[in-house]
Amino acid sequence: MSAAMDFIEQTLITAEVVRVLPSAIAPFIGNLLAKKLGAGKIIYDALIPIAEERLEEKARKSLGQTVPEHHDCVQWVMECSPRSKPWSADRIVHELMALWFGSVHITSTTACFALHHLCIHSEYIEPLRNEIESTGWANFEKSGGKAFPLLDSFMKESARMNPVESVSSRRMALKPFELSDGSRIEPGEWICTAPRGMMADARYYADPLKFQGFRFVDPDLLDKTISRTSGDDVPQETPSEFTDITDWQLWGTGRSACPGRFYATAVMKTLLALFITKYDMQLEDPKAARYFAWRTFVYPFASTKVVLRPRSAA
Ligand code: HEM
Repeated sequence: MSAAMDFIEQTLITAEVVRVLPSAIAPFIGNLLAKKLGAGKIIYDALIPIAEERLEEKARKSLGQTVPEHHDCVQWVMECSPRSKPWSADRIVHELMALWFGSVHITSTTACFALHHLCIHSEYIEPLRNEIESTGWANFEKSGGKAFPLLDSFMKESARMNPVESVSSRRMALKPFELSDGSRIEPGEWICTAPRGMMADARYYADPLKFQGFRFVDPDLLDKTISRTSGDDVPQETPSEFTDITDWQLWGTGRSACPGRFYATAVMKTLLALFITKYDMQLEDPKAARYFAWRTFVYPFASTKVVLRPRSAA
């Protein structure tokens, strides 16, 4: 497990080094660095026998033999490989590692910012606790992670104020392409969107620099659920959910938009709801800088401490 955690940070460091190197030496240095840092190799060595065993089972199944059934991500990745040219064990493991990296770093950092916002805007804790405790975990599970609309909105507002990535929807034109405003993109040119700027734009969000945790909640539900004491006086005209892709760029665009967003949302809700219901929390030093920007990333400092006190001890 520690290799799995280290792999995330090591991949980020390696990627950032490789990005600033000339392309002639980048692959060489990248491989050297990855070998030296080592976490990737530990994961690879642990997963490769499993992937090889699964391929063997697949071959035996095609001969009519009975093989064990697996319901896990190794099997899922294997079954997603193209039928005409199935992936080797090596490719399956690399896909798994890419998925692990892509799913962990941004989900954990997005959840971390939401935790900071819970400490800074503690007036939201009570209505969120009421929502979670009156809904209950069984109903949350039954809803497939969709329940807790107040928490959903709080997470969305947190990610709007502190998106981990400043740009999104990176695309390279394969043929000449014209945007709706007439701008032309030539083959080989890259474009992207700018969520961080868009999320702070008054054309899209009323009073955009103000944190309003319940900004995205249906106003009718808000009226019924809590009295408006938290200062959420300018909700969006159209309520929306954290997983929506039509009103913001957090998850990217169109067919390539993040397929993991429903899972990420359910994980974040579970994690935050546990913190909210089990602890009283505060930032150890509310005035200290909480995050830093590096190129397009905005990351929380690992050194920012959140003090948690079990609720029963309060
Ligand atoms: C808060 C958490 C997350 C955020 C903000 C996020 C955001 C994104 C963004 C912006 C993209 C690029 C979309 C585009 O180019 O249009 C993407 C792609 C992707 N994400 Fe996520 N993601 C998150 C969590 C996850 C999780 C948990 C998983 C898997 C369990 C996942 C799997 C993927 C995959 C496989 C792609 C590539 C899709 C493709 O190229 O077709 N993501 N994500």
